[in-house]
Order: sequence, then C-alpha cells, then structure tokens
Amino acid sequence: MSPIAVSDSPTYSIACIPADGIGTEVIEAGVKVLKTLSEASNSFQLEFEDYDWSSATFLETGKYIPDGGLENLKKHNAILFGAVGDPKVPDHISLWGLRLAICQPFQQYANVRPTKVFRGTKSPLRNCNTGDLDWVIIRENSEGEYAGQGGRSHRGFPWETCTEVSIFTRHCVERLIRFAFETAQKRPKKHLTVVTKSNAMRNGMVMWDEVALELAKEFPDVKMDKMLVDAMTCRMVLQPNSIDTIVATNLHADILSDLAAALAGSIGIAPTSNLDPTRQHPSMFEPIHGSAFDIAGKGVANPVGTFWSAAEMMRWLGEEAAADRLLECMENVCGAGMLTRDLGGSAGTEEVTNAVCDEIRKSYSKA
Ligand SMILES: NC(=O)c1ccc[n+]([C@@H]2O[C@H](COP(=O)([O-])OP(=O)(O)OC[C@H]3O[C@@H](n4cnc5c(N)ncnc54)[C@H](O)[C@@H]3O)[C@@H](O)[C@H]2O)c1
Ligand SMILES: O=C(O)[C@H](O)[C@@H](O)C(=O)O
Ligand SMILES: [K+]
Ligand SMILES: [Mn+2]
Repeated sequence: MSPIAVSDSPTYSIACIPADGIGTEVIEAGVKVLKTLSEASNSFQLEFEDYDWSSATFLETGKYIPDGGLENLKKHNAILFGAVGDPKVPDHISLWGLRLAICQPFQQYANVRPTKVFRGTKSPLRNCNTGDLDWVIIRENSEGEYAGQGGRSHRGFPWETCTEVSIFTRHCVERLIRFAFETAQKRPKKHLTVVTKSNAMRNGMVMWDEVALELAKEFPDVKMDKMLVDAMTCRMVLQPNSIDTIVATNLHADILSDLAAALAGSIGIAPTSNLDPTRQHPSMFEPIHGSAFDIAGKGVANPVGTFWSAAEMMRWLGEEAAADRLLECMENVCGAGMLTRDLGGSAGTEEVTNAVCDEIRKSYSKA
C-alpha cells in the first residue's frame, strides 16, 4: 500500500508483531521512540496496528497466524517484528509458524544486517575501535538451508533417517547477489566479499561462486573477493578492517551475523531488515536477536537493536533524514554511557528508551 499523503506529511501504517519473550519489551520501546520521532520531526505520521501473533496465541488457538492474516498484513507499509520462540513450543514450530511464515511468502529475499562498533560500544577484540568494524551482511532469506525440504522416517528406530536438503536456484541466487553488489556499490569502500563453502558443497555453492563472478562484470567499480565460510570467521576476528559488505547463504549469514554483532559489542545492538526489494509486499524489520527467555520479563533487554531496525524501516519508507537522526540520537545516548548490562552498563530497557526519546526531542528543538 502507498502511504496516505496528508498535505505534504505522509502517514505510514506499521504492523507491530512483538510476539514472544523480550520481543514484547523491545517493540514497546521501539514504538515509543518512533512516536517521539514522528512528533518531534513533524514531517510524517505513523499509525500502528498491533498483532498478537505469538506462541501464546499458538498454544491457545493452534495457529501463529490466523486465516487471512497475511492478507491483512499486506495493508501495511512495513512490519516491525520482535522475536518468536517460547520454551513451551519446539523452536522449529515457532520459527516456521511465524517468522518464516511471513518472510518466505512475502518474498523478503534480502536480509540486511549492518553492524558497527559505535560510540559507547566496545568490541571484545583488541585494537578494534569505532570505524574499524563497519560491515553489512546480506543474508539470502528465501531458500537455501531454510527451504524446508527433507523428511524424517523410521522415527525412534536405530535406523532413523533424516534429510535436510538445501535448495539453491539461479533465480534466487542471482537476485540476492545483485542486491549485494548494489549495496556494496553505495558504500564508500565498494567492496563485496562473497562467502560460500564451494569446496565441500560441490553443487549449489559452486553455482553461487559462478553467479558472483558473472555479476561482477556488471559492477566493475565494486571490488569483489571470495572466502570459504570457515576462513571468513577468522578474517572477521583477525582483520575486521579488511571487510565491508558480505553476502552469504541463509544459514551461513545467520551464523556470521550473530558473530558480527558480538564482535561489535553485543547481540543486543544489531538490526535486521527483511526486504522485498520489488516492494510488492511490505518489508519486515526486527532486531537480530531472539526472544531471550533467560532475561525476559526483567526489564533489562537492550532495545538498541530495535531502535536501529526502526531507523532502517524509516529509511526504507523514504524518511532518510529521520532515520539518520534516530541513529545519531541512539549513538549519543550510548556514547554518554547510558548502556544496558550486555554492553557493560547498568541501565534498564526503559531508561535507555527514555534517554533516546529525550535526545530526539532535544535534537529537533535545536534544529
Ligand atoms: N528472528 C527471531 O525471531 C529469532 C532470532 C533468533 C532466535 N530466535 C528464537 O529465540 C529463542 C531463543 O534463542 P537463542 O537463545 O538462541 O538466542 P537469543 O538471541 O534469544 O539469545 C542469545 C543470548 O543473547 C542474549 N540477548 C539477546 N538479545 C538481547 C538483548 N536485546 N539484550 C540483552 N541480551 C540479549 C540472551 O539473553 C541470550 O543470553 C529460540 O526460540 C530461537 O528459535 C528467534
Ligand atoms: O531465521 C533464523 O535463523 C532465526 O530465527 C534467527 O536466528 C534469525 O536470525 O532470525
Ligand atoms: K528478532
Ligand atoms: Mn539468527
């Protein structure tokens, strides 16, 4: 749906799906910050609609998404998602019941995961300061190891047999790697590292490498290199400065992006955009982390990954200036030492949220 324009100030309709665990805490914080941003900037309006799709709903009704739910979601300009996963539901049921049940049918094929060491955060790596680690990981988000192909037979017998088949289609690999080249091209370093495992995986991964080489010809200004995923983990730790944009499969990039977040200071700060670059469907924005049962309900979850995701959502909707402003305010707050426990501080979710809201109001009142 296109945004409704009221005079020259557009209104965006946002679907909120907080779901489980700390998902509910960080989405509440994210909505508060977005409302503050919209009020203070006075340049766009936001309408939020809450969806109670969660593991609790599943346990009650047998479904994460009610009949017709996806059709309803299509009405919105974007989706703000928390996290799904509950100790009472097997993880593969919850992930497939909600997150993948949105990403895959909506063809949100490009999963974009930036990470950087920003002011106030500290890398666990020696000599890795602000500016030394500034990456964007592009994760394939529609097929690969997450294609759901395979099966299980002879359950429980000693000869039980399972297959988990990865699917790589030229169509999906090509559209994703092209997106990655375009992303790299827009960044100052113009450098793309293509990560595969084309020594052991001799079919799909070899096609990935070939497609990357073919597409490189269309982007002569982008420097491309290629790494095997195991060696890439060493490079991320030992030479963070040698990396800029990374493209990898659904599973490889899922793993690398958690590592990236930890190397930048904490999994609590990293964002995710699940994009349908064709804009036929709304895109979905969420922190990279999960529902974190271990800290849920304690008010200590770091909301920064959600704030950064919310900023990327505003950028995707065309509100570039507001997105930059939100990032700057978030970084100012972290830089001033207002940090949650995962970053070595002692502030709670609410304190950080209120500090970011104050910073936003202060920033616009100066302008
Ligand atoms: N996109 C998603 O919805 C998503 C993503 C990852 C995991 N999950 C699900 O979440 C559940 C828990 O998974 P997990 O434990 O592997 O990963 P997790 O990201 O939930 O937690 C890993 C560790 O990081 C900490 N952590 C995570 N986010 C934090 C934050 N914002 N602030 C401070 N600390 C934070 C947690 O306390 C925990 O110790 C599982 O059901 C899993 O399937 C869902
Ligand atoms: O999609 C996945 O692999 C998981 O939900 C989660 O780890 C994520 O990164 O979204
Ligand atoms: K999440
Ligand atoms: Mn993950």
